[in-house]
Amino acid sequence: MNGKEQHKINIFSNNEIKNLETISKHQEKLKTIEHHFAKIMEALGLKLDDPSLKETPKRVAKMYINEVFKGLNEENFPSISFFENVSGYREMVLVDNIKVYSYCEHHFVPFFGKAAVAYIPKDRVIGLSKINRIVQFYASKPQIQEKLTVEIGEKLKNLLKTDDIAIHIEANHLCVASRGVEDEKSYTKTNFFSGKFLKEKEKSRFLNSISN
Ligand SMILES: Nc1nc2c(ncn2[C@@H]2O[C@H](COP(=O)(O)OP(=O)(O)OP(=O)(O)O)[C@@H](O)[C@H]2O)c(=O)[nH]1
Ligand SMILES: [Zn+2]
Repeated sequence: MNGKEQHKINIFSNNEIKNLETISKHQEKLKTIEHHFAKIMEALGLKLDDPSLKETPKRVAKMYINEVFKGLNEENFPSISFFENVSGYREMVLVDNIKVYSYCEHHFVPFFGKAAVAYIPKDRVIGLSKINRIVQFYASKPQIQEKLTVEIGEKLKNLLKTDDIAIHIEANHLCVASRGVEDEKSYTKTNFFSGKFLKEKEKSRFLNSISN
């Protein structure tokens, strides 16, 4: 190995190389979306030289990758803090009214509403805001509401090391409201129950505790 090659190898650590690869993949995704969105706009007959539209393909690419679909990238999963359940709390912990903003995978328009998440702790409790962050992370991608509901439930089972989890989501779907059947008033409710919440008594206690 000559001195030049030696120098090349020593410039970056393995972690830095991984970061550079991630950045370049990120840039590539942005460019791909920008390119294809410009084609969609052209096909619609929009003029890309219009000053207000010129940057739109770039804006859409940034919005998809960095914002509304960031849940497609596992690296964006929030850091989670747990605490030992020192008080031996064995009742339901319920976080209600969590904002849900997601995208329908069939039409790529938003569905939005709220979630209620409950669990009965065993040895650990989770930082409350982390529940909101987990919901937000899984919401940030195109999908159907059923999948979102189950995904949050399964992840919490795993993180909290308990089966006793209940989730309720209710949402308005713009694909139902703004087009197609054009029904703005209807909304969709989905549930996930596991462990103790499969019993009718616990299920009702959860459903009766959440806000309307
Ligand atoms: N189960 C489920 N269906 C959804 C969700 N979001 C949207 N959909 C439905 O996905 C279906 C797609 O149906 P298609 O017949 O393929 O599409 P379409 O012709 O645009 O259907 P319309 O919306 O009825 O005009 C529609 O009935 C949507 O209402 C969701 O979260 N869960
Ligand atoms: Zn839809």
